[in-house]
Amino acid sequence: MWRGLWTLAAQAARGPRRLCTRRSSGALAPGSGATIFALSSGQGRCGVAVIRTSGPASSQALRILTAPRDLPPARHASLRLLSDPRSGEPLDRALVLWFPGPKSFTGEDCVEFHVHGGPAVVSGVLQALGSVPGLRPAEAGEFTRRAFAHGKLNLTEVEGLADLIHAETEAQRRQALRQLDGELGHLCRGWAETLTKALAHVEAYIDFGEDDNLEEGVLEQADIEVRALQVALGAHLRDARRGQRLRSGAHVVVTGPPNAGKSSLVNLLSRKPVSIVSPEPGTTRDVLETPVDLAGFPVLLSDTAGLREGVGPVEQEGVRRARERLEQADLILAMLDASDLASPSSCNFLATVVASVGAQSHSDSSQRLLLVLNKSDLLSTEGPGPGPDMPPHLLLSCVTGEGLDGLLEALREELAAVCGDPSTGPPLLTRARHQHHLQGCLDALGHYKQSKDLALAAEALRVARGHLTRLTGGGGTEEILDIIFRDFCVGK
Ligand SMILES: Nc1nc2c(ncn2[C@@H]2O[C@H](COP(=O)(O)OP(=O)(O)OP(=O)(O)O)[C@@H](O)[C@H]2O)c(=O)[nH]1
Ligand SMILES: [K+]
Ligand SMILES: [Mg+2]
Repeated sequence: MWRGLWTLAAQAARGPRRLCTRRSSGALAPGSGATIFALSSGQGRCGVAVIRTSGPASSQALRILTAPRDLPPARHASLRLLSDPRSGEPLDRALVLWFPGPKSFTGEDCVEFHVHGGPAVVSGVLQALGSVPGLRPAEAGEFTRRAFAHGKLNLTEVEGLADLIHAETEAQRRQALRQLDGELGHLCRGWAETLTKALAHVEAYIDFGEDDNLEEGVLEQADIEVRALQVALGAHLRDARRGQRLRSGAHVVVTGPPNAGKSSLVNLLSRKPVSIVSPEPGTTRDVLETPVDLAGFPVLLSDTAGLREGVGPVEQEGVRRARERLEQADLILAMLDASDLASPSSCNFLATVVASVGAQSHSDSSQRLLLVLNKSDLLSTEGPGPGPDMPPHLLLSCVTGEGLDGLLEALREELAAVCGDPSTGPPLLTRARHQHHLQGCLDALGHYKQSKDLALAAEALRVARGHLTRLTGGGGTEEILDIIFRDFCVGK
């Protein structure tokens, strides 16, 4: 009997209502029959530059530029003299690689020219390629778009590749590489298969419900599968903002009373003089934001005005902006002058900002806070230091640098919690688009549970599965593809 049901499952997977991973024909850019070429390595003087082509005229281009030589063996680097086909003038002695499709990055016939990286060589080879009939310069992202169109990459892998190219920190690179390796796509395909199976069970019941041949408990089986999927989706969605923070940077805000040394710390962490430091309290007024790589994580670090009441209107506006920015922080660096802990401004700061963030810090979605007591170099001479009822803290001196290593280690731990550690755990959702489709899937599963009518329940499962397939690119609309491929540079 189960064999019968599996045939049905297979039918449901193949059937006309399937929302499958078929590539939309719109995935190819207009005029995709053309052969494209571009410089694929970075612009400017370099040791070696890579120029590549993709499309049916690639072999012709290679023959023309290396005339009278034949095509080199596939996927082997060969040394060839490149000449301009119009004048016969030698351009460079280069390594050439011939990748006949479909075993190439784009799935089409491709050629790579590894030439010496001088600007004159590069422009000479590009001009020579432009003179070959059927060749035209590539648009931004066109190579990757062709790879997608030929099923070499799915949409989440394309996004991973874009992120890998733009990755500036180690953690970003790790996350992008995992996505390029297809982990998120793999997960979604597994979930989509689960839904296909559940759908087959429900449809079998609709078609053969009265039939004694049908195994008992078919609907219960579908319910169990849906429930498990709801749990998995919920867990991923709870994690959702972390992957996005890792992609675009976590917000770290330095706050504290005037003169605690906030600007000194911002300059120390960013290794450049972002903010003015002076002994005068109330120096910083505007929010000063700087992107930094903290312990491998991308961070937008904000310096803010010292928090105090009853000063002039300009500083009060600064304090208002500081509080506003504080609300957006993923991680708060709360700073006090260790030699001035008994002052009203220190006590007030501890009682308000530190206590209130500390109180909510047990829930998952809340802000995180690190309390830093600065100017530890003054402790022996000027103050008694932190008493026993001081909340957990780190000692630091921005002047001597003492305690900086400990602070960086604490920051690494906090940022791993804020952004998610890309080397472990399930693949993170890196874009709002991912979150949108997973939420859509979860909502549809909610409708499945609620519907009394089996036909509506089956439809809800189809909607849920549709969200998962759109996440990896099946039936992707042209606009979404345009947005994603726009992120690429020419030559990728
Ligand atoms: N001894 C000592 N002085 C420090 C340390 N860190 C900062 N200072 C001094 O403290 C004073 C205030 O430093 P800032 O970095 O301007 O402090 P701030 O918190 O940004 O001040 P406002 O912007 O005015 O709120 C300056 O004179 C710094 O040189 C430290 O670790 N030890
Ligand atoms: K100051
Ligand atoms: Mg300052």
